[in-house]
Amino acid sequence: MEAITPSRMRAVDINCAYLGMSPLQLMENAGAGIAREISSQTRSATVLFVAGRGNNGGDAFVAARHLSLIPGFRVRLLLLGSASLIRTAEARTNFDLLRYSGVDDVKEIRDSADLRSYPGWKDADIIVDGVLGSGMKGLPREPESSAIDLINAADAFVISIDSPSGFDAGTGSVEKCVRADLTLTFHKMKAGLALPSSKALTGEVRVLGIGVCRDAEEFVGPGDLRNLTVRSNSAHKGNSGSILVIGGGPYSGAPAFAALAALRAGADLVTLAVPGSISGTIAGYSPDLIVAGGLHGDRLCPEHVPFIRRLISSSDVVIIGPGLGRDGATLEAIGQILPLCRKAVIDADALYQLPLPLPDGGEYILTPHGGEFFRLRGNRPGITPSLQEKKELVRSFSLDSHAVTVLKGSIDIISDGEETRFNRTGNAGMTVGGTGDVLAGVVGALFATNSAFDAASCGCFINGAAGDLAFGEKGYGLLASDVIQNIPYVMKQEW
Ligand SMILES: NC(=O)C1=CN([C@@H]2O[C@H](COP(=O)(O)OP(=O)(O)OC[C@H]3O[C@@H](n4cnc5c(N)ncnc54)[C@H](O)[C@@H]3O)[C@@H](O)[C@H]2O)[C@@H](O)CC1
Ligand SMILES: [K+]
Repeated sequence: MEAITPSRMRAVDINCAYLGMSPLQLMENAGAGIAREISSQTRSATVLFVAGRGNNGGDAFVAARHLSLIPGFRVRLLLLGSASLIRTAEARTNFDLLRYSGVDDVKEIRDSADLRSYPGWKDADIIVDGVLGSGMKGLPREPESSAIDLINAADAFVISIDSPSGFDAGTGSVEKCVRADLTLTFHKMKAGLALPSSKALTGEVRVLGIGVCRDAEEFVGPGDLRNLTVRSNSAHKGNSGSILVIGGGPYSGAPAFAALAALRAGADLVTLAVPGSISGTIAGYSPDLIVAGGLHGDRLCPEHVPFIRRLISSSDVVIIGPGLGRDGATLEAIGQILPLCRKAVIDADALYQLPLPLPDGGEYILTPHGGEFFRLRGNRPGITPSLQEKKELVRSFSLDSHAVTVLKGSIDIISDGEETRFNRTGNAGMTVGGTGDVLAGVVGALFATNSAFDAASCGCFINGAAGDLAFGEKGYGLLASDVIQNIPYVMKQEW
């Protein structure tokens, strides 16, 4: 059974909101699912809901309302703290609805003494634990800690919402935790809940669907950007990544686009290793660009490799390819450079005749468009493959190549050989030259502080969303430089 981590679940949650599902809908589905499970378990019972001030408690409010409508159930609810401290709007809305529902008594607990003296612990047949879910941070504090003890001390059948309170569903580690007889978790099994060692705490675990749209998980969204490692405010020069762009020759714009995009995506330092014939041109584009001298001639060739090796040793990520051209000497130099890289984004001309599989020592992200991809794979499919067929082609190619692959298109397909994700941001205005170089720059910048798969998948989302902002401003007149200008707005946006 496929399990999901809490951080991925939070990303899916945010992606649902981005696609138009409200947290209220998810909470309503969660709570209704709990009530359905309880009423399928027994025909009548006195049920005590113990609710925290977060959305785990919110689920309890919804479940209590639904269960109170089913004959045979006496429903009570304890809120740990005052209603004014309920954290989210969706939980607050559902708490307020309780006063119009048939829930027998709703009590706001002031403190742990108040909690202990509550008479409802004695006659509850079922206790529903909505104290803490995936939002728990650190060890349970009061009054949650006492609530966990009282739930465990009660003589009732204990049902935990999403995960037993006190349980870290990511790692399965516990200090103080509810011992549930049944755990009802949402959408997918949680990694920690599935561990055999967790059984004593979770009891039977059932997964309840809550109507999460498929694309919230299959497509990159703002929730995934939340999981990116971002610059810490104590960062100093170089923490957020020093990038080396190896490009240029016949073309000078491409490496500059990649370099400027990497800066706009948060890289600290970006150095360009370009042939001397265009280094002046590129340096003239922007004072933000550092152009390393020394590549004499008009194209990259093997004699430049010793100098480039020194530049690579002081870089976190190499972006190689933009504007290099396909001269034989250049392709030979590329073959000598790749094994020197710890992390490299390989784009454009560097994808031409790429030696596969790639060397084991490094981590690589390939960013081909359709033509480059099918040449890399060595054959063009007869008919245009469907999205699902392309997904499998990209996944298997990534596995064989020991690389993360981004197959760019109106829907980007990203895979590391195991996971695959789609991205639909971007628009037809982005067929203008240079947007591929911009993507390589964004992905390279993210790669300095994130995994290859996260850098590639989030890089596609950011690049496309920046292109969508540029399209909003300039329509089909948008240029790659407009996309670059919009990258920071996408990255700082609170979705
Ligand atoms: N797609 C989803 O992820 C959905 C999640 N839902 C529910 O939302 C829950 C997560 O909700 P939240 O993120 O609000 O967090 P929780 O409700 O899990 O816990 C956060 C609350 O507990 C308090 N708290 C945190 N750590 C504590 C500690 N160590 N000691 C004492 N109190 C502590 C916080 O102040 C906050 O009031 C999930 O477990 C699930 O039950 C549902 O609404 C359905 C949709
Ligand atoms: K819980």
